[in-house]
Amino acid sequence: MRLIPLKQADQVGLWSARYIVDRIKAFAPTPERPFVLGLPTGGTPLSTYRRLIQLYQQGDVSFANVVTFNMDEYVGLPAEHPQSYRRFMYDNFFSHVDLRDENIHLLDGNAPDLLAECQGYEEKIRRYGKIHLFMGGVGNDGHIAFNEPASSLNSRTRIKTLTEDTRLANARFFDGDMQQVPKLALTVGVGTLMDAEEIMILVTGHAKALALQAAVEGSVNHMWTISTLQLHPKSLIVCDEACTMELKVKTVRYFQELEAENIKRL
Ligand SMILES: N[C@@H]1[C@@H](O)[C@H](O)[C@@H](COP(=O)(O)O)O[C@@H]1O
Repeated sequence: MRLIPLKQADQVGLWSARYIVDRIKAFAPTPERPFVLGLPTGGTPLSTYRRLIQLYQQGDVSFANVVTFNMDEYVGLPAEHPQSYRRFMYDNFFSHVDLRDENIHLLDGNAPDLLAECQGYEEKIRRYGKIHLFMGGVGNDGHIAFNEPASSLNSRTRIKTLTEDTRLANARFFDGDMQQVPKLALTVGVGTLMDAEEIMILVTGHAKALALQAAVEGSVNHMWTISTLQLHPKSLIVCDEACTMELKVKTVRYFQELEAENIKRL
């Protein structure tokens, strides 16, 4: 695991956006061989999306040969609802770059057969071979996508019941009213995420301090599904200072020193 400890949340946005752009450019995608990018919603990735749009506008990157898969979606929220993850993605990213509509994949939380929707999503990912880079965030309780505590670490795309903690945390997007937050969601599984060639998780703010500690210093544990990253051959966490508060000083120093060495080698 690589941990990139930065000072401010906005630096996390810039660092992760540059990382994605570098990956896409190094891959040199074509229509026959697209770059497959996994994407999250939430407050944390907003600055990454803003930076990606800027880099696109400056001509640094094109998304024409990029295929996207979003990690999750609420069940039963109309697609055009301002808080549906589909709407979030179009408003904050897709509508501002040259991604092709047919290359965008989102789970449909209103599908008549939700089970078939989840199985079909896995099948679509398989048809592309794999996801090259999956970006994600983390919930305060350490959930990754919507894989709430005690999710199977081998889970695939499926329906999940959201915990009260998660609905409370997400109530801020629903006028502070937890009752408006759906109780169910469709989410890629921990296993689906682990199949990606590379995983990059963004963590910012004090509320995520315990989740970051579980991810970096804890043992692999289904109560903190983020900790599965430790089993991934290429996982990366980009974080700000506020969320490192529960880490040991020597852990943070260790990763800072490693990154200083990485920079020297560039
Ligand atoms: N399903 C999403 C997760 O993918 C996201 O990581 C988490 C944290 O969101 P935020 O970045 O707003 O803290 O929220 C939701 O639960």
